[in-house]
Amino acid sequence: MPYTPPSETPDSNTPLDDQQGWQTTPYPITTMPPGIPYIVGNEAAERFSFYGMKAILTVFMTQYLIGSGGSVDPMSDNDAKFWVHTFVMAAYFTPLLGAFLADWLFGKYKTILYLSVLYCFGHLALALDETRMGLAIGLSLIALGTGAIKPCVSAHVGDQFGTKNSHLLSKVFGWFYVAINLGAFASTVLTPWLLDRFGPQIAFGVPGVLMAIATLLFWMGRNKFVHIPPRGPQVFRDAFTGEGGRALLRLAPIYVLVAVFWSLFDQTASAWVLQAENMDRTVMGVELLSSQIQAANPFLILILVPLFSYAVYPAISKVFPLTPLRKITIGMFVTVFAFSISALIETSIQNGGTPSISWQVLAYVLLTAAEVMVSITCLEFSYTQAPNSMKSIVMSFYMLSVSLGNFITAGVNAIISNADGTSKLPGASYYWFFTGLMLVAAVIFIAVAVTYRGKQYIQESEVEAESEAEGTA
Ligand SMILES: CN(CC(=O)O)C(=O)CN
Repeated sequence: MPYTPPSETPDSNTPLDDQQGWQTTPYPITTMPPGIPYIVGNEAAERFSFYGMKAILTVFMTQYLIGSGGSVDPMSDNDAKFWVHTFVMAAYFTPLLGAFLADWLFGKYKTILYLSVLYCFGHLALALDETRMGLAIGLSLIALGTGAIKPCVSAHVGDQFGTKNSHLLSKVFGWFYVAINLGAFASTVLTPWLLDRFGPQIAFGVPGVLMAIATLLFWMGRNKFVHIPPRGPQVFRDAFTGEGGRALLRLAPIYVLVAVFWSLFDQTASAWVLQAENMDRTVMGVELLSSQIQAANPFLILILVPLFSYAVYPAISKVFPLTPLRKITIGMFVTVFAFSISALIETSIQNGGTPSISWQVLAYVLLTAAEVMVSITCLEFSYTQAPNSMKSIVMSFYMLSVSLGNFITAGVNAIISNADGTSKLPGASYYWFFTGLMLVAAVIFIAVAVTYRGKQYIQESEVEAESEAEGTA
C-alpha cells in the first residue's frame, strides 16, 4: 500500500503505479515528504562507505598490498596516485550510465537499489582479497555502483517535492550536503585508524557494512517514496537534440575548466596524503595518521557552508554583485593559493624540514572555501540551467567534469613516471605544475564567464533569462 502521510491525506486522484502500487507523482502536501529521512540516511551511510574506503586507498596501495607470492608488494607513490585518480575518474564517469538507465529503463528507485547491491560486493572484494586482483574487482564494482547511483539519488530527492512543498527543497539539499560531509568526516577519521590498528580486512569491511545499511535503509523507504516512472527512448532525443543539447553545449566550456579544479581538489586523497607522511602530524600531543588529515575537508565544509551563505556572500555582494559564475571564478583563484601552500610545504620538506601539519590544514581551509564556491555553486548552476525534463542527465554531465579532472591527474602521473619509479616532476615542481595549470584555467574562465549567455529553467515554468551582460552568469 502507498504511504499516507498522517497529517494530510493525498488526493484520491494521485496516480499509482499499476504493478507496484507506488505513488508516481508528488504528494499534494505542504510538509516534508515522507521518503526524505530514508534518502538522507542512505546518503550519509553511502558517503561514509565511499570516503572511508577512499581515505585509506593510497596508504593501502603503498604499504599493504599483497603480491602474488603472498608477501607485501606495494605500489610506488606515482603508481598509487595514477590508480587512485583512475578510480575516481571511473566513479565520476558512470553517473552518465546511471542517469540514462534510470530515466530510460528502470526508474531511479530500481537503478539505485540494484547498483547498490553491486556496490556492496565491491566492498566485499576489497575486504576479502588484499591482492591486485581484489583491488581491481573491488574498485571496478564500487566505481560502477557509487557513480551510477549518484545523479539518481540527487534527482530522487527533487522528485519527492511538488508545488505545495517545493519551498522546502533548498532546506533538504542543505541537509543532504551536511549528511554527505558528516558521513565523510566520521569515516575519514575512523577508517585510517582501523587500517593502522586492525589491517585492511576490518578497515575495508566497516565501509562495506555501512553500504549494506545504506542499501537496507533505501529499500525500507520504498513504499514512502514518490517513484517517477522512466521516460523510455524519449530521453535520448531530449539529451542530444533541441533544448537539452543546446544547454549542454553552453555548459561544456564551464565543465572543462572546472575539471581542472577537480584535478587539484582530488589530490587531497593522494599527493596530500603522501606529503603528510613527511610532516609533523602531532596535534595536542596526539600523532594523527597521514590519511586522517583528509577529515579536515568535510569538517570544514560543515563550518564554511553556513559561514559563506550567511556572512561571506552577503558581505561580498555589498561591494561586488555575486553571480554564480563569479563565485566559481573566485573559487578557482583561491585554489591557486591553496596549491601554492602545498608547493611551499614540499620545498620545505625537500630542504630537510619537517613542517607542521597546520600548514596543510591552512591549505585545506583555502581549498574547502574554494570547494564551496566552485562545487556547490556549480551543482546549483547546473540544476537551474538544465531543462526540466533532463535535470539528472545534465547533473551527470557535470559529474563528468570530476571524471575529466581525475583523468588529467592520472594522465600527468603516468607521463611523469620514470621506469625506475622516480618522477620527471620531483618534489615541489609537481605542485607548482598543477598550481600553474589552475591559474591558466582560472584566467580562461573569466572570459567564459563574461561571454556566457544562460537560460534558466525553474520548476514547472520556463523563465527566459537570456542574460544581459552576465545575467544568470
Ligand atoms: C565532493 N563532495 C560531494 C560529494 O558528493 O561527495 C564533497 O562533499 C567533498 N567535501
